[in-house]
Amino acid sequence: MTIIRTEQSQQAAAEYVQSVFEKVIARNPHENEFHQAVKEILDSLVPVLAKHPKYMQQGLLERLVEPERVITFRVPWVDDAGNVQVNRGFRVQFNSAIGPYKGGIRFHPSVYLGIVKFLGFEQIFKNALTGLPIGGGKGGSDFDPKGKSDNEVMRFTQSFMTELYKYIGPDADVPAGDIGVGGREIGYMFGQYKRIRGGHEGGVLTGKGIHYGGSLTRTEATGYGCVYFVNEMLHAQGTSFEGKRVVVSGSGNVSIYAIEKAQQLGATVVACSDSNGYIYDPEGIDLKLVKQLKEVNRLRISEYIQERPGAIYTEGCSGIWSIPCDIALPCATQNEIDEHAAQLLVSNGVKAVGEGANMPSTLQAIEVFLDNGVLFGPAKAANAGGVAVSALEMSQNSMRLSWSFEEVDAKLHDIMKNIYANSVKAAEEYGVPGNLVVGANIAGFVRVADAMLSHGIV
Ligand SMILES: NC(=O)C1=CN([C@@H]2O[C@H](COP(=O)(O)OP(=O)(O)OC[C@H]3O[C@@H](n4cnc5c(N)ncnc54)[C@H](OP(=O)(O)O)[C@@H]3O)[C@@H](O)[C@H]2O)C=CC1
Ligand SMILES: O=C(O)CCC(=O)C(=O)O
Repeated sequence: MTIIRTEQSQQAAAEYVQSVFEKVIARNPHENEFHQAVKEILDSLVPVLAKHPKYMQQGLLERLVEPERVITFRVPWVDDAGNVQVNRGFRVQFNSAIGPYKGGIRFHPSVYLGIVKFLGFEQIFKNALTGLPIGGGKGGSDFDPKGKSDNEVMRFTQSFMTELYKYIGPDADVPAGDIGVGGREIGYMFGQYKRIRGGHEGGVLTGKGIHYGGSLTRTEATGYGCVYFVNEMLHAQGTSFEGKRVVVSGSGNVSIYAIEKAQQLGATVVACSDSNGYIYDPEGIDLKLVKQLKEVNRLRISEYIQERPGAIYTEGCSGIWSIPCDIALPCATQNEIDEHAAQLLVSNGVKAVGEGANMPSTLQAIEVFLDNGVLFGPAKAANAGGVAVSALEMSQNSMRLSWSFEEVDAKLHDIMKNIYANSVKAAEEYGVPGNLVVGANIAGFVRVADAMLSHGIV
C-alpha cells in the first residue's frame, strides 16, 4: 500500500515538474542555456516534491523559475579611435528569499539574456548551499574585453556602472566578477559607483582589491574551493590528489587557482587551455609561467611553448578532453564537455570530475559520468567557494576589519566540506546515494523554498 502511494506521489510530482518546465520553454523561447539549467534542477526535485507536497503549493516552483526582476540597458562608450560603440548590459535579480542578490558580472561576446538567466538561476541554489545569507543574481554584457586597451575597458565599465548603480547596493544586490571581469574591471566599477554615490560603500561589490576593502583569498577561492570539494570526494574513497594526473580547462581565474591547489596537494597538472587552444605539458604545467602570460601580460596560452619547448600546443579547445587523466576539472565555460568528450574521458580512465565553471557539462555528459561511476562534483556545489568568500568579504566590510589569508582559507575549507556533507546527506535521504547532482540541488532548494514559503506569495 505504502509503495503504491509512493509511486503515485512520484508520478504526480514528475507530472507537475514537467508542466512547469513546459511553461518555462513557452515563456522563454530560444534561451537554451536557461532551459538546460532549469531542467536539471526540476528533474532532481521530484523525490523532494513527492515526499513534501507543500513544495508543490503556492505556485512555489512557478515563482522560483521567474526572475524577481530583469534589467536590460544600453551601454554606449567611445573607443580609442573616437568611434561610438554600443553594447547591451544585463542584471537579472533572480531570487532574494535568503539574502541580497549576489552573483558575478560576465563580459563576453556570447552574453545574451538566456546566459545571464541560466547563471542567475544556478546562483540561487549555489548561494543557498554555502549556508550564508545571499540570494541569487547575475549580470553581464556582450562587450569583449579581449584586444581592448585599458582605457577602453575603463570607459566601457564606467558607462556600464552609470546605469547599473541604480539597482545595486550593499543590502540590495552585490555584484562580483565572472568571465572577462577580474580585479581591473571591479576596480573601475567600484571607482565609478563611489563617484556617483558620493561615499565609500565597500559592501556594494566583492572581488575588490585588498588595498580598498577586498578580502584575502577571494582571488584563489573558486579554484581552491573546487579542489577542496573534489578532495572530499576522493577522501571518501580512501584516496587523494597525491600522484594524480589532472587536466584543467581554461587559464583564467578559476583554472589558475585550481591548478595551484591541485599542485600543492601533490598532483601533476598536465594540461590547460584558452578559447583558442590547449597546451599539454607532460612534465607538469609551469604555473608561474601561466600566471605571467595570463594575469600579467594578457597573452594567448599558445605563447607557453616559447618558454617550454617540451610542451605541445594544439589549436581548438575541445581536444583537451582526449588527454588521459585521473581527474578532470572543467574551469572555462558552459557546455565545454559534451557526451562525446565525457565518453572519451571515461574510456581513458577518469576517476573524478569537479566542475569549476558554471554548467560545463551537458546533461548527456553528466549522465555518462554518473552511469560509469565517475565521482562527479556538480558546479553549484564544487564552485561555490568563490561566492562563499565573497559573502565573507561582505561580512568583513560590514565589520570594518580584515581577516588573514589563513583565517579566510580555513573558513572556505570548512564551507566546502559542509557543502559536500550536505549534498551527500540529501542524496542518501532522497534515495540516490552518491548522486551529488541531485543531492546538491535538493539541499540548496530546500533552504530557498522554506524561506519563500515563510514570506507568503511575493
Ligand atoms: N571567477 C569566479 O569566482 C567564478 C567563476 N565561475 C565560473 O568559472 C568559469 C571561468 O570563470 P573565470 O575563471 O572567472 O573567467 P576568466 O575570464 O578569468 O577565464 C575564463 C577562461 O575560460 C576560457 N574561455 C572563456 N570562454 C570560453 C569558450 N567559449 N571556450 C573555451 N574557453 C573559454 C578563457 O579563454 P579566453 O581568455 O581565450 O577567453 C579563459 O581561459 C566560468 O564558467 C564562470 O562562470 C564560477 C564561480 C565563481
Ligand atoms: O562572488 C560572487 O559574488 C559571484 C561568483 C560567481 O559569479 C559565481 O559563483 O558564479
